[in-house]
Amino acid sequence: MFLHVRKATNMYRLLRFHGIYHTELSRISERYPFSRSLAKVTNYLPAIERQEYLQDTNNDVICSATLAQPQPEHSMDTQIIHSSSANTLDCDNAAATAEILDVPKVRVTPDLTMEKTALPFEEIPGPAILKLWEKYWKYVPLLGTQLFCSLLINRFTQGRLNWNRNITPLQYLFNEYGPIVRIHGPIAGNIVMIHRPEHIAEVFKQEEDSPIRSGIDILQHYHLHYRKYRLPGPFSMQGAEWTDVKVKLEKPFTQQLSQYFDRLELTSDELVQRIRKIRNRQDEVPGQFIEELTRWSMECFSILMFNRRLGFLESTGLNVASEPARIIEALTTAHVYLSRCETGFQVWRFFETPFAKKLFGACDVIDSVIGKYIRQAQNKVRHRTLTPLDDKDTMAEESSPILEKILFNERIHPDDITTLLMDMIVLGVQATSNCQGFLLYYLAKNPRVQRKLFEEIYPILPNRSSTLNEATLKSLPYLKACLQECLRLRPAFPYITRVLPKTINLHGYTIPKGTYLIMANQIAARREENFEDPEKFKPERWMTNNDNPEYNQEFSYLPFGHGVRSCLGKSMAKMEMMLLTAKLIREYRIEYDYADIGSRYMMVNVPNRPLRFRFVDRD
Ligand code: HEM
Repeated sequence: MFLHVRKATNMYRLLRFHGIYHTELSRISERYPFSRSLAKVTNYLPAIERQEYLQDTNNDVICSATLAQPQPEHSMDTQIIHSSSANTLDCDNAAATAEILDVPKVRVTPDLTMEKTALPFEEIPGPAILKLWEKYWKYVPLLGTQLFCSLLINRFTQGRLNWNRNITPLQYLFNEYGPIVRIHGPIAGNIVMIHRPEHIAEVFKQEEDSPIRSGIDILQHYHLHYRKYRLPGPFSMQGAEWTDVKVKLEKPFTQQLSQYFDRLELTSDELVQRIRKIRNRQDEVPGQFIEELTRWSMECFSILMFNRRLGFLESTGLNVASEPARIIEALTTAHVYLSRCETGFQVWRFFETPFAKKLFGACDVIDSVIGKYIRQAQNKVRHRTLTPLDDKDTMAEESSPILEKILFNERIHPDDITTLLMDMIVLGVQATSNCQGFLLYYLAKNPRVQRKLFEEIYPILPNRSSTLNEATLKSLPYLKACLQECLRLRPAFPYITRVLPKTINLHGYTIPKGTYLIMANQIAARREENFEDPEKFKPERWMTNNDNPEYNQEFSYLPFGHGVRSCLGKSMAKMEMMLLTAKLIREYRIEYDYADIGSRYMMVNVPNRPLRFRFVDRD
């Protein structure tokens, strides 16, 4: 009896997977009385349904999840039983499968009620992690924050998602459950994860004026509750509040860049020179070379924002008490503790934990520096408004730094600017320096690519003293391709998140409006379907002409996100990285002799080993 019910249950689930429910089932069974399996299903229907109900209410989706392995087209025109469907049974046994295959291959003529419909949201495969604690613990690094939110906080924060991501468990989930995975907490907070470009495209197609995505709660807490500012920060602001600010920031952030080109180039030259000072007799730089890149990235940021070179790359090294040294120390500390506070259970929500204290202390240092330069800019702007402008001053005003522009022209409140700049430093500057680290690594590991890049750069920079300009930088397609390829393999942010603004069908499932979606951008960019030899660093793949694109890259490659919520610092970061790479490759042959470097997720992807490059002089 037990075995019969089990076999019949499998059959019942398979039919349900194909969209055939109770009433249809009875009807089909009447029409095909010779089908033993169908008869079994109908005989044991009450028992099965009771069991299914219990399972549903228990939230145990292990069986139904595997049963509902994605089958994109659920056509009722297809034979209801066929071998590929049988393969989808994960929790069946051989006998049950044989029994299913016994069923005559019946073509069911659909009636209107049996039309191709998307499967309900609850059928999306995924782990019932909160039910199975031993499974749950494995996901803590990935989901801790979200689950905690889901359990305790989500309802009270209007569903703001906070999320700690780690690539390995996510890949595991896709391997286990297919291209669309649902994770559900018992109280609130369903998350759906996807990686296929066509699914990502469908999500972005729904995007409206003010897309919502996950924020960074600890930074939001710092701004709103610890410092009592008005804004939660650029990554956590949502809706019209953020759209208004972003519109004001976009113009100065993109159009003002050109005027800083020369100074950004000088900063690259400074790092080129500094490498001579810090490398050893084997031309190898110290293991903490990533810190040098952070200094370079921070110097670029200060030039662009404050119109100042703060001296992060002083060739004589930094005095520990100096402002640049304190900023770098604070930035490194903030990065470490930001990542720790966002990981796992967010105990800081209940009391100020030691990690939160360290983070807030580091943020205070950055906050005071930003505050100082904002006050200076305010004084300058005040002075300018009191003094009538002559022609020279008009020019000066036009070329004034981004900070003055957003204070003066856009009239953004100083406190709000502090909040914006803080998050950009903590995440944007870190993203740039770590991506740059990966780019140098890939060049060091691929001498053929490096040689080809040098051959492209050399005619533009024939002498050590030669300089670049925006036009010549843009005339280096192979350099751009190298950067693109690096961002494909190691995007700073491996996931992009959105809250779905409308109900959609994805992969044959209904995804309701309001669902949190994780789009696994890094996984998409490393799949064979989307990129040939996906694990190889092959900049050539980006050199194909646009009329004949080798790949449909648009939604399988999103290192800066997409749409209105895409990265604000994209142009800035790309210009800085291309400039520095061109200068370094002109000057040095870069080598790396140690174990392969992978990435670790610390709110941004960071190299998991020291960047002990050798910088060997070319001339
Ligand atoms: C290589 C360096 C960088 C990479 C790969 C990168 C990537 C990203 C990504 C993937 C997003 C999310 C986009 C989305 O959800 O669609 C983002 C958002 C953002 N980035 Fe960047 N970023 C970089 C550098 C920077 C820099 C240097 C800044 C600022 C100085 C910056 C400022 C921002 C801001 C403010 C947002 C939030 C935009 C919004 O929500 O509308 N980023 N970035």
